[in-house]
Amino acid sequence: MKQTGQIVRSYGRRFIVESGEHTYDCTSRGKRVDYACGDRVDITVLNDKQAVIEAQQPRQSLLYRQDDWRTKLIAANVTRIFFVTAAVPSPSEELLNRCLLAAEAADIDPVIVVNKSDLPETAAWLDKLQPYQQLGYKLVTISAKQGAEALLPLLQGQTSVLVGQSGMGKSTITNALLPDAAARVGEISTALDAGRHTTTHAALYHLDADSQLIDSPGLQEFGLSHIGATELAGLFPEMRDFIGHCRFHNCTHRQEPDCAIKQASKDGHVRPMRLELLQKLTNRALNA
Ligand SMILES: Nc1nc2c(ncn2[C@@H]2O[C@H](COP(=O)(O)OP(=O)(O)OP(=O)(O)O)[C@@H](O)[C@H]2O)c(=O)[nH]1
Ligand SMILES: [Zn+2]
Repeated sequence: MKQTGQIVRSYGRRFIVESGEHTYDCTSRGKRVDYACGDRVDITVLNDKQAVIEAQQPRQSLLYRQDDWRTKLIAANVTRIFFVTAAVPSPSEELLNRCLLAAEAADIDPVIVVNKSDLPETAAWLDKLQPYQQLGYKLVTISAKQGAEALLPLLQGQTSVLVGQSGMGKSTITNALLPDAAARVGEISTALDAGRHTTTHAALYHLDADSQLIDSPGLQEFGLSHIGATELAGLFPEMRDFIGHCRFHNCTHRQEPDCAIKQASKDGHVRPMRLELLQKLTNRALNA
């Protein structure tokens, strides 16, 4: 029997697909693995519990990361990315930047969530994040241990994904928003990870009839090899006004003279660390 459904868990090769009132444990036709949590798929139902994924329906969006060796799909069809960060354990500002660039490239609205506001270290981290608010990025401060209601207005009507380094509180946020569903995550991950308390797979939950939330495994790095050198500068909002004003139309904003982006940085419109990140990424993209 052919049906359509949505992938609500992705274990790499095995997928859980929700279709109407049913959930099926699925493998894919031809061992295809390039499906992501959130994908809408056509399935053939084998029995009460099992089905085979035949094909994927067109995606509204795809968030992924890519390094020299592999591509990692994070989530499909999301409309909002929540980058979860906290002052403890040591947050990476570069990872935040890379995630914002990936969000811009995928045309998905990003939100920075500063969790663990109860910790005294948070104030200094918030100061460091102020420039991102000045760039226009939404920032919400919460203490997930006490609750995550402050996120609700931003989650409403969206398909959202939580991403971030391990230990920043993604699962705690999911628990706070969905106490019932979270108990289930615990069960599954205990069985698969022999009791480790870390998220190993993406999981989609229903917040209400039109809001969905995807929790994803912690990230250490965020490869952006899929973004071309010429596309990069346009993903930095503060650089957009200067694009097209360099002396060379194919300027890489590194060694070239009369570079409008480097000049903008000298004039204080672009922070040095953002220019350095652009140069580092462009360098990689050109040598790939
Ligand atoms: N002080 C404080 N600790 C928190 C808060 N939220 C989460 N934590 C703690 O931070 C640790 C990590 O939280 P998790 O929710 O497991 O983090 P995660 O981002 O899901 O981590 P991974 O599953 O490894 O990706 C746990 O010990 C939580 O109790 C908070 O608001 N305040
Ligand atoms: Zn330039």
